[in-house]
Amino acid sequence: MNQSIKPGDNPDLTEERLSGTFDTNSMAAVIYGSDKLAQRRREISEAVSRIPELQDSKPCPFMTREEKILEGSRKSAILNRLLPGLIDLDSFEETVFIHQEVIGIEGHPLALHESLFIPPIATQGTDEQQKKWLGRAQRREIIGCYAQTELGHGSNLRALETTATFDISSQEFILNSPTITSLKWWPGALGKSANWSIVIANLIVHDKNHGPHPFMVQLRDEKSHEPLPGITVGDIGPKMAFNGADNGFLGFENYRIPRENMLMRHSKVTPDGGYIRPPHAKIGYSGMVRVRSRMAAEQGLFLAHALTIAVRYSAIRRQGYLEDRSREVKVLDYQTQQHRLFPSIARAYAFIFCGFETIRLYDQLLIDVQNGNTSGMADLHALTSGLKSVVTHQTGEGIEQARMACGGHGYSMASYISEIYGVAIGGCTYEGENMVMLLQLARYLVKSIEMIQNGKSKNLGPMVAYLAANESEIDLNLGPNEYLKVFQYAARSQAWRATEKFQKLRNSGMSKEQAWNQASVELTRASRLHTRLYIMSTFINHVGSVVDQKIKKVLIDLLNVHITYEVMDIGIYVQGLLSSDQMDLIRNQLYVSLETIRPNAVSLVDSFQISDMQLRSVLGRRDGNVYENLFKWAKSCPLNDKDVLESVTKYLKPMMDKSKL
Ligand SMILES: CCCCC/C=C\C/C=C\C/C=C\CCC(=O)SCCNC(=O)CCNC(=O)[C@H](O)C(C)(C)COP(=O)(O)OP(=O)(O)OC[C@H]1O[C@@H](n2cnc3c(N)ncnc32)[C@H](O)[C@@H]1OP(=O)(O)O
Ligand SMILES: Cc1cc2nc3c(=O)[nH]c(=O)nc-3n(C[C@H](O)[C@H](O)[C@H](O)COP(=O)(O)OP(=O)(O)OC[C@H]3O[C@@H](n4cnc5c(N)ncnc54)[C@H](O)[C@@H]3O)c2cc1C
Repeated sequence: MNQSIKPGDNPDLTEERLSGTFDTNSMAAVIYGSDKLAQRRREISEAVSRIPELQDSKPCPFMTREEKILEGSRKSAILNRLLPGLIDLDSFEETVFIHQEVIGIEGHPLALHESLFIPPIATQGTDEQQKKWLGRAQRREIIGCYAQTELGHGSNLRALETTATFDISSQEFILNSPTITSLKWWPGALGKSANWSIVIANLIVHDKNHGPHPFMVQLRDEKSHEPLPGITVGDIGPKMAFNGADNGFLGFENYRIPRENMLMRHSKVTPDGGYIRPPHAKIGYSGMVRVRSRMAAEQGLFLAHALTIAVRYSAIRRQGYLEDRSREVKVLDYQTQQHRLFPSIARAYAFIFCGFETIRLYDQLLIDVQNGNTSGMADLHALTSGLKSVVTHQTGEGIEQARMACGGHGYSMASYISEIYGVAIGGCTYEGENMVMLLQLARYLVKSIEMIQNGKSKNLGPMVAYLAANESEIDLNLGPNEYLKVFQYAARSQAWRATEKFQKLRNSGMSKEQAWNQASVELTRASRLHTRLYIMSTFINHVGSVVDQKIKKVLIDLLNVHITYEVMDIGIYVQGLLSSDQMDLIRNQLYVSLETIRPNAVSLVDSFQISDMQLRSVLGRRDGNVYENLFKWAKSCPLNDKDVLESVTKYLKPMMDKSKL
């Protein structure tokens, strides 16, 4: 049964919920990985809803930027006091969840503290460094951020300009921002809130540059919160979204920190100026891999937010007629609306399933690396680079479709979809610009193909083994595994096409860099197809492992939407494999699968169990009572506090009076 049904709900939504064929709590358990985790989310939402001081003081769209930051800080401080009674403090998931529930998605002063400040200390700090800072950070005696990107440099880490020069005589590093382009630019919470930061700077010892390394740097006085001498710091101004966060700039002028402030678990500088290399050259990048490994699930949930709004609204919005001329139909009954929304529901599920898988892979890698085994780093770097790029891009597309699916009201901030969109698409840029990350994966694919060309196919990892296969015919009787083969064909032929283009250019005498650039559009296409194949195969495996038969049935229906939509979407890459009859068959299977999933559409989005507080959308309310609440929302807009505004008395009225003469 659908657990969202309550008395007083919009009857159209109740009708949808009654038509669902499965238990939404059981589905939530599959989405979040276990009954216990799903249950914890419900318990935390429930507990938060009973605490008046944690409620929004007014709707976010009516707040100025300063009010958003104030509200985020107010709630962060209250939460810090209440957290021990509300969540398991050791659980990163519960910590992130409660902040999102209480403060929302627009950012807050501690948004980066948990995800980018604490993890590098915990994984790259020595035992003594952890003892010194981890407890303080966890208790939030200090607030931190992660300062890597500079005004002139983001994607290309090797070009960072900030320097940390070791001074043997004082046993200190001297930090400097030598140029305007070397100012740190973008770090979340840096602008006004953080008093400490992980700073990525070029390590210079005895005039030798050892490249970017992480340093623990105090920025502001712990009593007055004033910037310390030698530090220039401030907010970079309003952004497209995420304005509850104070992204900042930061400059150093001969700013000294003790030698012990370089995070030295892996690379070390000894008191006499010796440099000890890390076990893997890119180990300092592992904080980025950690965040990327979490982005698929995070983004899947952003998409889930937008779909919860659009699908619920589509079930109460009536417009136009089908057969019965006496009553307008729910817009959800239109095939175009279903085609706009249902493949995105499938993607949201697929992204979340993949996301929990990559989080698990990262956690395993972390254990391996702590035990000295870095062999899995390249694989996970390639996988998460592709995944963050494809998932953020498709999430943005899906959210925008959800907005349009809500017609005019989707454009109002009352839907909240534009904010969700603005926050989500930030992910196309942060943690590695998407094209740059696709090209990282492409390096891995090209290397894999070169292994095959050199007769070393047996050394290929399981994720790229398909590159060596030779599929040229597909059975017309298409099931999920045949669709997978179709996708493998597309990904394989594009990877070979791109690699051969690169190799041909090389053989023509072009430099490696120029040849790479000339082949790069084809290379990014190969990376996208490889990643979409991974998403599909993870989805298939995940559905295969579900035990509850009612849940499995609806997930198979959803999987059918996914595989048929995805294959239609890449039609151009499978022209050599599938006949036009086969393409027609797939197209028709897609339309059938849209109809099949239709009765479960509302229950599928209800299963994400995103509370009204977290959703912050008038259109997406659980109870479906949209119109009366839209009217209330509009009336509460500050512009309506007065009937006659100063804009009228001061300018428009005199203009009209003058025109009358
Ligand atoms: C649930 C609610 C949450 C709400 C969240 C909402 C909003 C979030 C809000 C805010 C955003 C949060 C965080 C954002 C934080 C940031 O953005 S931090 C800054 C991130 N910056 C980047 O990601 C920069 C991207 N650039 C790079 O990573 C590197 O420059 C590069 C592109 C990878 C190239 O590096 P470089 O040192 O030049 O590499 P080089 O060319 O020398 O060698 C490449 C080889 O190295 C391998 N490699 C690269 N990285 C790794 C790695 N991490 N692990 C393993 N290996 C790696 C690569 O594969 C190459 O190997 P080859 O064998 O040579 O091919
Ligand atoms: C919301 C948000 C939060 C952020 N938070 C943080 C933070 O907390 N800490 C932090 O340090 N940073 C943060 N950043 C910065 C972010 O990590 C960088 O903006 C990102 O890594 C991209 O770098 P860039 O801005 O230099 O883009 P650029 O590299 O300048 O990209 C511009 C264009 O150039 C292209 N391009 C660049 N290099 C190549 C190449 N080699 N091949 C082909 N094309 C290329 C890109 O594809 C893109 O189209 C944040 C950014 C945002 C938007």
